[in-house]
Amino acid sequence: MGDMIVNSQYEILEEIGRGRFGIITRCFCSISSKFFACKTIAKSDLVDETDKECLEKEPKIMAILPSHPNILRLVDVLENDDYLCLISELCDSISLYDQIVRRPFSEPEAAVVMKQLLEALYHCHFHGVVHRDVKPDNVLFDSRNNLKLIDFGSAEWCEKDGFMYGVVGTPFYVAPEVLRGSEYGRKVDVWSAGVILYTMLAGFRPFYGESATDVFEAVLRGNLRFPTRVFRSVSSAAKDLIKKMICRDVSKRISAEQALRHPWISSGGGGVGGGTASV
Ligand SMILES: Nc1ncnc2c1ncn2[C@@H]1O[C@H](COP(=O)(O)OP(=O)(O)OP(=O)(O)O)[C@@H](O)[C@H]1O
Repeated sequence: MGDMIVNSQYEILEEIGRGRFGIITRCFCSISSKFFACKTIAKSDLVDETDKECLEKEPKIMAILPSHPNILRLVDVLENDDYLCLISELCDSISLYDQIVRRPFSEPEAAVVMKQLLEALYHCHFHGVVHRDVKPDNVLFDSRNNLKLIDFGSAEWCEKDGFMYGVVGTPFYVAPEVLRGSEYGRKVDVWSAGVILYTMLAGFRPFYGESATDVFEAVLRGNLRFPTRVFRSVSSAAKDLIKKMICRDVSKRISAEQALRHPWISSGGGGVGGGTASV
């Protein structure tokens, strides 16, 4: 496994996760005396061309994208004929996915998360990177509770106002323009972040269905509802931001930068109840 290639600088410790491409372990760096995460990928497992491409792209994008406190930092890449090891910052707090499963968030709690996620997305978009798979499973936290966006395996370069093609993403969080097979741009990440915001506050997702096809149909209909039972106690400012992020019309959907300036975010998810906020 990883210890076959991780040099004496890194001591491989226990397993902390499993991905499509490999096992994630905690590791200890003797030079810095710090703990990191190590993703070990057996090259023999990569038979599929798309998988290979996906895997090669992630470290490339991470290397070119300037570092940001809310984006998982790749610290080292080690490789031999058989294995590839990606050493990154360690996120040993409970993931956003597990937090949502536990209980819905209060508005101030959700705002703390959403602000950091939007900061990460604004940084990516500013530097011409679209993540394309923003979902709670890809949002982790370090021991100081700083949010870290992970998994740039589906990310793509996109010029300002440029467009891209290709169906990628995860059914519940994917933007309708991706499913329609039309050209799309950086605002696909804002849609996905909006779905995360809705899910954090409600405890369930805005678009769902029995099968992937049912979910896709629900996303394409894009009929956003705020059931009174749950949303009665949610401020109109929060709902306003959700509506502006989960907006089917891409030209009317706000950007990550505009979302960061939304009153619900700037007030920390409180104190702006009532009225319709504008950006
Ligand atoms: N830096 C990290 N610190 C702590 N845990 C991590 C870290 N990176 C990944 N993990 C854990 O390992 C799991 C899989 O990681 P990751 O999503 O990067 O793998 P992947 O091979 O891209 O798989 P997939 O495409 O299925 O998401 C994560 O859901 C998380 O629980």
